Amino acid sequence: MKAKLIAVGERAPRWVAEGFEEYRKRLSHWLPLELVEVEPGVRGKNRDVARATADEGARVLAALSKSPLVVTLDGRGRPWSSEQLAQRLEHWRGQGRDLVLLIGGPEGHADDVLARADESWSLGPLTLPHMLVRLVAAEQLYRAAAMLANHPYHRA
Ligand SMILES: C[S@@+](CC[C@H](N)C(=O)[O-])C[C@H]1O[C@@H](n2cnc3c(N)ncnc32)[C@H](O)[C@@H]1O
Repeated sequence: MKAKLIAVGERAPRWVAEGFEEYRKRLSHWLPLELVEVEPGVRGKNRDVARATADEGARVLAALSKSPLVVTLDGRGRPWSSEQLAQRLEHWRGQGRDLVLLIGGPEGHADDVLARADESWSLGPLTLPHMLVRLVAAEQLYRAAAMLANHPYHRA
């Protein structure tokens, strides 16, 4: 199984890019993870925020490979523990489909994206900045993959 993280938001600061790259590399022999950044919708004076979110959603859906398993990152999703995430990862691997994780824009995910999602993953009830979300998600995927490989990275 391959995984893709599609994130609304471009030009990650260096500390995010380096941190993400660190976990992407560590994950690579267990779960190849590709990052795809999607241009945010235009906001500002005389701009409709709903329209901007819908534009983001259209770009996200256009970036999906064929028939992947789609998981949104969303504060209203399921707050899996790291052990539960490892179980989900094992389950997703058994589906024989590629995995796509989605990070939304400033107002969250577009309705069309929510309608396409198979599952929704919450990192907890706090609203996190989207750049931090990609970093934490990559670390937690690495932790989950390490658990499944009986690697000693995770100590409960
Ligand atoms: C700044 S947040 C958007 C907040 C927006 N008001 C909402 O209700 O979703 C940008 C993106 O970061 C992700 N995100 C933020 N906090 C999260 C959390 N606690 N768990 C999972 N994803 C989160 C989501 O993908 C969200 O669409």
